[in-house]
Amino acid sequence: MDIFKRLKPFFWPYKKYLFTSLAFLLVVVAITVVYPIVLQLTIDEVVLMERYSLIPYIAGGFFLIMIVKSISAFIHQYTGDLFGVTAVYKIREALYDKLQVLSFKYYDNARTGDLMARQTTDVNGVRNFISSGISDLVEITMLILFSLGVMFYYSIPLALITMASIPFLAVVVFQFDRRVHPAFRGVRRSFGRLNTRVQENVSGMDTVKSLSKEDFEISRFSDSNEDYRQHYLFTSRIWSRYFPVMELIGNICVVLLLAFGGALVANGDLSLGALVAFFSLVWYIMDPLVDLGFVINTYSQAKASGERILEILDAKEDVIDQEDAVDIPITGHVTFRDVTLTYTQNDERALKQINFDAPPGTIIGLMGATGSGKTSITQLIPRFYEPEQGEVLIDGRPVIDYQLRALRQQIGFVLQESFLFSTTIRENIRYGDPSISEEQIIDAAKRAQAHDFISQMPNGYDTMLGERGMGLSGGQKQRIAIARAICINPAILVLDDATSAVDMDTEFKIQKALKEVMKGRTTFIIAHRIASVKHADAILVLENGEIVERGTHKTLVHNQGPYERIYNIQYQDREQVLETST
Ligand SMILES: Nc1ncnc2c1ncn2[C@@H]1O[C@H](COP(=O)(O)OP(=O)(O)OP(=O)(O)O)[C@@H](O)[C@H]1O
Repeated sequence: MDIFKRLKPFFWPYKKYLFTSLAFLLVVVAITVVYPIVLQLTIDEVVLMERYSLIPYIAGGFFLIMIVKSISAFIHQYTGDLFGVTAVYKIREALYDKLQVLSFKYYDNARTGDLMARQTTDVNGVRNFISSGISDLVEITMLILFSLGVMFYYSIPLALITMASIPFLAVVVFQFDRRVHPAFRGVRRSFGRLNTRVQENVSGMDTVKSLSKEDFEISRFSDSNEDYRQHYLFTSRIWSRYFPVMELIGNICVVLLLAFGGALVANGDLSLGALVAFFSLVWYIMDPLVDLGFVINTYSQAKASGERILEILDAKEDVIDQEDAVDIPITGHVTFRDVTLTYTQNDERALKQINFDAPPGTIIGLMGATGSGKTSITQLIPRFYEPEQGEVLIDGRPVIDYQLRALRQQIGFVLQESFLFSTTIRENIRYGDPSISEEQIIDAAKRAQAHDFISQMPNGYDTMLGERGMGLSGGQKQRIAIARAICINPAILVLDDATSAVDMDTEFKIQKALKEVMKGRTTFIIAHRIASVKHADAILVLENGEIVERGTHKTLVHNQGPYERIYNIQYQDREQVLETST
């Protein structure tokens, strides 16, 4: 129950629904047990005594009781569901909130499909148990106790025979639980993997298709699907092995009752009505005990799901606000002092002894081979990751002194593949600050060189985009991302390979847009092309996480270092092309 104790804060505030549900359940159970008593009275006092005139009264009374039972069952069911649904609403919300604050480090190792399975199927698993499992458990206990009470009232020996079978059933049920719980954990994990497969396939569909890997993907999915099927079949096999044993024990008990109870009736020690009532009552004990298997099943699923939910809720938040963190505007003065960064313990350092100073409004170009650490530098500024050693300062204060939200709201990112949400272009542009006016949105789009193509679309700013900004070209997506960055009016701007995926003409347009955007902001331009960083105030050239060269284009181009080498490889012809187009 430890898992449910941990989840208690989510459902306990709604205990009034649970208690209302249980109170009405009590009425339902009490009336259920009254049924065999009515049967006994009808046989013994009416049929055997031939007092048939009482039948309409008994029937009328029975009808009224059943109406009360139906109403109680309705209230019990409804409030039980209300309890479960409200509780999981809170759990789902807490999970989502947590996913928003977990660091990049967490997401580096997380799989989207699996996270989605936890947020949906696992949350439902918990709901099943707290909606109906708890009351089923109470119902089972009450039915058994009430029924045993009535049984003992009718005949102590027969009641003892019934009780004798309970330990056998209990052992089977216990064994069942021990096996079924790990099996359900396996089912949940397998479902998470299946989800991941589907999600990755849909997200990476262009890669799949361009490499003609459809068959490979189908076979990979089949493997995961088969794995899920096998896991489920395994739990079914457990079920099918234990369920008949439980039934058998119940039936043996009935046979014994028939033999022994029949003898008692024949000897006149028990009324016929009481024996008939016994046959109903015995199933009020056996059925709930077998149902206990179902409840344990729901409980096991919920426990496995609860574990997976708690794994997220308990995940460490690596990057959080300090207690006295400040929320102040920044001018964009960025300083790195002896910064080193290691992503995972056993990895080589991604950054080594990085030192630089970028006064407000300057443009810093970051060059270097892939994997040399350019992106890593920019990810330390908004605290996406924390340095292992050294300090990152903004306006002379360590970045950890700032409130994360305040800090990140003042840093704009335009990435190589900026993510666009499946909503309108307008919503995408104002995503960072929904309060901005229509004029500001259009102004941002104009400055990002996006207004013209947006206006030419039939629905203009109301055009709906597909999940990944489908229906737009790479350059168009990029310009919307730039407009989005402009809207938050950041003091620091990071352009990470922002123009690498577009043709020369679009690159020219984007460069023009960016020039406009960079004014008055400290800008970090990560680029492989010298054209993109040529006008920077300082260019840092990285190799294996170290700055190996720094200076302006003018100085570096004759420095006989890596920059000059890159220049020689790519720039001489290009410069002429670009110059003729400006
Ligand atoms: N999230 C991460 N987890 C582990 N290692 C990482 C992570 N991000 C980057 N690295 C590693 O850190 C090193 C620097 O990567 P980084 O992305 O900063 O390089 P880059 O110069 O920006 O490369 P590119 O030009 O290809 O974008 C690489 O060796 C990379 O494998």
